[in-house]
Amino acid sequence: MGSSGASWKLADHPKLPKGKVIGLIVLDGWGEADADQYNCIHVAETPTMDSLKKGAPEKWRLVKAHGSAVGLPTEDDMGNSEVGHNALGAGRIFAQGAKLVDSALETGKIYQGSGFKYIKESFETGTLHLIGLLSDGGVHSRLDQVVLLLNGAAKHGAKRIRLHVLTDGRDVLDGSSVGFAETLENELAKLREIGVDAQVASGGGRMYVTMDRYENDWEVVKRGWDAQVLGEAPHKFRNSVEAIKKLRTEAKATDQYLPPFVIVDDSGKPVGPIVDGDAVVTFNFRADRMVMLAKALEYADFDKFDRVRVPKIRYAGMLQYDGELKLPSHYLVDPPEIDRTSGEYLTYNGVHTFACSETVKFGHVTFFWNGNRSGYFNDKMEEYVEVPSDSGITFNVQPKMKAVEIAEKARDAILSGKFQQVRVNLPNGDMVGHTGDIEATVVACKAADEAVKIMLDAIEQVGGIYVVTADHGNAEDMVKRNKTGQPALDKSGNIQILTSHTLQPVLIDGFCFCLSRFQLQLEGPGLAPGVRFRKDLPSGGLANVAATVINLHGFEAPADYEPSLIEVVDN
Ligand SMILES: O=C(O)[C@@H](CO)OP(=O)(O)O
Ligand SMILES: [Mn+2]
Ligand SMILES: [Mn+2]
Repeated sequence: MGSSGASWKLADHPKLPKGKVIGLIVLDGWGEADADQYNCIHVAETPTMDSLKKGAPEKWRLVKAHGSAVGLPTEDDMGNSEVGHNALGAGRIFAQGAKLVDSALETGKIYQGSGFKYIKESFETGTLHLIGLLSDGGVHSRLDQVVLLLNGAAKHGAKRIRLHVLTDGRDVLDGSSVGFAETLENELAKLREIGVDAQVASGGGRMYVTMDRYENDWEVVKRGWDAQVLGEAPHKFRNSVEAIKKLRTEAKATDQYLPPFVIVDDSGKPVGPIVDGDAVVTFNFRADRMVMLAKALEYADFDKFDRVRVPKIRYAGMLQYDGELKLPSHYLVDPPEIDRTSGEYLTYNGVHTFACSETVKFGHVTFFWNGNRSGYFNDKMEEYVEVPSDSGITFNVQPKMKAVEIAEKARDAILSGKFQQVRVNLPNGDMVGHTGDIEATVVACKAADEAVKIMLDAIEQVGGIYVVTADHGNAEDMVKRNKTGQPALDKSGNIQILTSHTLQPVLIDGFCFCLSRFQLQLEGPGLAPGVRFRKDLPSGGLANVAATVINLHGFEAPADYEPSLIEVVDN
């Protein structure tokens, strides 16, 4: 019995052998869409991936990666790395942060929980600060939730509220931050009318201010700290709409990279630095890009940058972001309890695992894969390798990123004979796709394809099996489209570049489904004869992959996992 009381021993698969090396490749942001000039995967030379497609339908198929298939509130929600890798690793669909926060706000439970009670202690004499992504993208946060929380906090006694906003342009169109700021300022004005002193206090673009991840560049978090906590930034404005509009033109900055700003009063004094006695909530529900700020806000011992002043605050996350570190210790909504992931089962059943990506996606194949848990399950059986990412650049400048380095580390792990699972995330399609630079994204896709080849060659050499999949779409569609699938033009007749993940509409059986189309490919000399994708599971999703992989390791999957996508037919 394991720590959770579960029995960790998996039954032998009746037909599939153990001990094969499985190369498990997640192409980040690599969806399947119709071919045109905005489909960078189609435009790029991708001979390796093209050759895999020839295995359809027995060895290549599409799986869903968005909406309810990955635990998101609606079928209009695009997939993302967190929910995608959670589903891939955990083999079950968990209601994700977005959905849990929706329901806590709807039922009012959020205000009864210990997290809210904790911050409420500061409402009488202190200020409530809300920090997070100003967006309706639904990947890290949602503006409608922020508005509900703002009003709910005011109703429950918050008298002075300050917002520290991070502009998006990555999950939503670039430039949309102005509209979100207008909506927010209207809400704050309404609160002021009823006597609540509510204002935006600071801001900046998410990729330049605060929302770094996996400790790639602490300067990003420091810029945010200076504006949010110290009230210091190079740009000063009277309100957020003016700030964003001005900075977008003057600094030629995009929403993602807006420089930090603070809002000041008539006398030029910042309206909302964070001081002793205040309460702080980071309102993003998604973990990866809030963990670093959470550490800066919560840890007494902290040496990543000079915080200058460390206010004594009551801090809560929207969720607890790291279950292993218990960070932050206070939170408003319980996170999904993602337990008994495939990685943990495999260690109990003798499967040695190697996982690798570069810094910007390293936590995806480890932390997200293992159910938002940092560290190893068993350090004698697992090795996680992080290839350092470039920092301080937008990835269209280096679209090849570290794909080759990741693939070479994986190749060496495959050839070493030490591991039965070698798992990577290749970030190119996603990270370069988010820049909106079509030419660079084409180069990125080619680089990812070359990296896949390096791994597949190694798998061939050891007689192993490969499983190639993705976590959501991005690079396959780089333009906003109208309902008929044509590029949607803006008021000046220009196309609108899509920097976000995607959601492809297709028609099935006369019903209109919104479906992110994904490929899943398995092959390799070690694949037992007769293994093929089942035909009776046409609507499989990412959560079906874990059971599939467990089967390929020679075991039956746990009974409550989403069913395996494969069957073994007698030849
Ligand atoms: O960069 C990120 O934080 C998200 C988009 O908001 O992308 P991904 O889910 O692929 O990590
Ligand atoms: Mn991703
Ligand atoms: Mn992405």
